[in-house]
Amino acid sequence: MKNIVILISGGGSNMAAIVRAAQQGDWRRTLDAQVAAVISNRADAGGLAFAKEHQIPTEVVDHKRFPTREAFDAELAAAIDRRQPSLLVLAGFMRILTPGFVQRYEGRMVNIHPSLLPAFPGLHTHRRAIEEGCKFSGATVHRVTAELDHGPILTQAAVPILPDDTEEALAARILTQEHLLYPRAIAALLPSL
Ligand SMILES: Nc1nc2c(c(=O)[nH]1)N[C@@H](CN(C=O)c1ccc(C(=O)N[C@@H](CCC(=O)O)C(=O)O)cc1)CN2
Ligand SMILES: NCC(=O)N[C@@H]1O[C@H](COP(=O)([O-])[O-])[C@@H](O)[C@H]1O
Repeated sequence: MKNIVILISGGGSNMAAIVRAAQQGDWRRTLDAQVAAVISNRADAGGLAFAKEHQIPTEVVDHKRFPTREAFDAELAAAIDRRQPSLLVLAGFMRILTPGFVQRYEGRMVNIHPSLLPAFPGLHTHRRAIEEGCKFSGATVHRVTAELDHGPILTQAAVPILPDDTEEALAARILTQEHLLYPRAIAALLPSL
């Protein structure tokens, strides 16, 4: 059985889309895979309640409890490795991971980013796309490397930016596409792991 561990920091809507796809698509039977745990760096992450309601083991590794990124990443890796993951999925996970952590999971760690990379790495992507007058933005699923939001791209979904679009309206439209894109990308990746 291939164990998928999902890292979240907030509402976890992408995690929820993956859990729903895994359950509705019977991934245990069809892909020999399961969501083994949801781990958050924040105790107040709304996604933790969803995971518990769907019988997914959860754990919190609070980054504020650690003096350095390295110390946090070491504790996070220990929590992850207890689940023996085949795939590590970042889903709204809002911490920059150290090179040592990235190397540990290289080739089996993916992220979804709310822009059409390489455009707009980092934060506040929707605001930046609107401010720069872009006609499109979207979402990218990519492998995670030490350089932030620069890993090899697995798939993307483009979303038009409308006249007078607001950051909130664009974010909502892109999030809808993320919820379709991410489970499909993970399902396509699993047989190769
Ligand atoms: N080494 C890597 N770490 C992470 C990657 C990556 O590609 N390489 N992807 C990000 C996800 N991400 C955008 O998709 C992202 C997450 C967080 C940040 C950031 O600036 N975080 C701040 C804290 C922000 C907060 O707590 O609200 C920080 O870590 O100091 C930028 C981009 C996940 N990690
Ligand atoms: N840099 C990472 C990042 O910005 N991720 C973004 O956080 C939003 C909330 O995700 P969630 O509802 O799955 O928690 C999503 O748009 C996701 O792409």
